[in-house]
Amino acid sequence: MGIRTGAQYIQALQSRSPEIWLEGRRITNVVSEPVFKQPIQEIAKLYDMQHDPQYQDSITHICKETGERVNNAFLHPTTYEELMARSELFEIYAKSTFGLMGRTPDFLNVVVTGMAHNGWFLDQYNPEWSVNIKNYFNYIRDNDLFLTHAIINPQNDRSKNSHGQKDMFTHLGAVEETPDGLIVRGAKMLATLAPITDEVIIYSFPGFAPGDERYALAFAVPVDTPGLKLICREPMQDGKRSQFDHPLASRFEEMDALLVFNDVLVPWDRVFLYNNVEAANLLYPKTGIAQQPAHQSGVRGYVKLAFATEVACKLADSIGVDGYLNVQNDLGELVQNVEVIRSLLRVAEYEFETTASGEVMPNAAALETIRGMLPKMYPRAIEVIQIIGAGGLLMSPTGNDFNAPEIRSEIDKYYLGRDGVDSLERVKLFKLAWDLCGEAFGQRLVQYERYYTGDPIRKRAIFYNGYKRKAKFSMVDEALSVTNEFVKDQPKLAK
Ligand SMILES: Cc1cc2nc3c(=O)[nH]c(=O)nc-3n(C[C@H](O)[C@H](O)[C@H](O)COP(=O)(O)OP(=O)(O)OC[C@H]3O[C@@H](n4cnc5c(N)ncnc54)[C@H](O)[C@@H]3O)c2cc1C
Ligand SMILES: Nc1c(O)cccc1C(=O)O
Repeated sequence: MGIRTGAQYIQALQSRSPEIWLEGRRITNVVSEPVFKQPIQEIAKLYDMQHDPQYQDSITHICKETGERVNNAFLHPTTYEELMARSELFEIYAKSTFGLMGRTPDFLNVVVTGMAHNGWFLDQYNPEWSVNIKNYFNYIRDNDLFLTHAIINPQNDRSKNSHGQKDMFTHLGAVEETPDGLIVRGAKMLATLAPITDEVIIYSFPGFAPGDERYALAFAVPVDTPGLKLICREPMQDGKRSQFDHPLASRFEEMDALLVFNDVLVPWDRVFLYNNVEAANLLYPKTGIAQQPAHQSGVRGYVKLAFATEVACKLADSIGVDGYLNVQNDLGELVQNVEVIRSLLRVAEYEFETTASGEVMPNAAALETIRGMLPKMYPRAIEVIQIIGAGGLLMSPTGNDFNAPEIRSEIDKYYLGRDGVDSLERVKLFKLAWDLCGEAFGQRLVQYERYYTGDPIRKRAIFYNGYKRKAKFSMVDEALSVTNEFVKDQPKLAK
C-alpha cells in the first residue's frame, strides 16, 4: 500500500476497538471522543502531507524493495544525503505542530527502522528475532502504521529491580510460553498518544539485573489486542474549549497512557527479544535505536524552542517592554539557545558516523549534548515567557467577552498593547503564551522536554563517563611537561 492519507489513518482507527479508559469511562469510539478529536486531525494532517505536492518529495521516497512510495522515516540512511532526507522529514513534521507533539509517527518508525537494520545484534542471541523485526519493519512500512511505545516500568519502588517488586507481575513480564506465543502480564508506561495509534511496541531502557529475565522483553502487538488495557491520565483539555481561548492546548495535546497487559498473547513472530538480560540491556546502546530517534527529537526540540522564543519576543514587543535592557538580555539568551541547538544539529549531521554495517548515524556527542541542554533550555524559555508576560498572562478575557457588546468598548480600551497593537491582537498573543507557560498543557510540555529521553542527570553522567574513557587529557600533560625537571626525585606514578 505505501503512504496512507489522513482519511485512511482515521478509517483504521474506526475499524478497531481497543480497551481505552478515560476518567473512569470506557471509550468505545476514539474518533468521536472530544478529547481525541483534534489531536487525531493533527496526525491525519501529517499523513495527508505525504500526498501534497508541496511536501511529497521532501518527506517520502520510492522504496527500492517494493517500488512503492513510503515515508522517509523508513529510509535506512547509508549516505549523508539520506540522513538529510530524514532530517527534512523531521523538520517538516515538527513545524506542522510547532514541535509540540513529540511522538508523531516518524519517531517510532525511525526506531523500528534502526532495530530492523541492525539484525546482526539480535542474530547473536536468536536469529528468529532479527527475522521477526525485519518482517515487522516491512509490515509497518508497507501499511504506513503509527506506533506508540512504553519502555519504562511503572513508577512503584524504584529502589528495587523488576523481580524485587511486591508482585511478580507489577512490571510487565513473561508468564509462560505456549505453542502460539508468549503470554505476558503486568504494566509498562508511558505510552504517549497510545489511544490514537495502530500498534504498541515494547522494549526497555537498560537497567535489568540477573533475576530480571522474564522482564527482559521486546515485542509488538496491535493496540486492540485482547487483554491490553490503556489507562489514560487525566486529560488537560476536554476537547470542547475554543481554539480562540486555547489555540495550542485545544489542538496539540498528546494523551499519555499506562499499558496494562492482562495475560496478553504475543505471537512468536512478534517477539523480538525475550528472557535475555544482556540483550535487553545492550539493545538500546548498541543498535542505533537511541541515536536515530535522537535526531528526530533534536530537530523537533529545536522547532519547539524556536517557537517558544518567537512567542517570548512577540509578547515583549506587543506591550512595549523589549526596549528594556533586562528584557533584551533574557530574549537574547533565548535566541542564542536556539542558535546553539541549530548549530549542534548541523554538527550532528555534517560530522555523521558510519557504522561497521554501513548505517549513517548523526554524530552521537552532538546529539547527546542536545539531549543534555534542551531539558534546561526549554524550561528557561518558558520561564522567560512567564517573566515578560507577568500579570498580564492571567488577565486575558475570553473570546465570548469580545462578542459581548456591553463590554466590548472596555475590552478594546483596556486590553490594547503598545501603539499599533490592538486588543484582539494582544489578547490572542497572550492566550497563546498562556497555553505554553501556564496551562496544564504547557506544564506537560515542560515535563516532556525534561524527561522524554530519560533522566537527564543520569544521562549526563553516562555521557561524562564515556568521555572520560576516551579522553587522553594530552593538553594538560603537555602544559605540565615544562615542570617535569623542577622537582628532583619525582615519584613515578602509574598512568
Ligand atoms: C510527557 C512525557 C512523555 C513521555 N512519553 C513516553 C513514551 O511515549 N514512551 C515511553 O516509553 N516513555 C515516555 N516517557 C517516559 C520517560 O522515558 C521517563 O519519564 C523517563 O525515562 C524518566 O523515568 P521516570 O519518569 O520513571 O522517572 P524515575 O526514573 O522514576 O525518576 C524519578 C526521580 O528519581 C531519580 N532517580 C530514579 N532512579 C534513580 C537512580 N537509579 N539513580 C539516581 N536517581 C534516580 C530521578 O533522577 C528522578 O529525579 C515520557 C515522559 C514524559 C514526562
Ligand atoms: N526517549 C526515547 C524513547 O522513548 C525511545 C527511543 C529513544 C529515546 C531517546 O531519547 O533516546
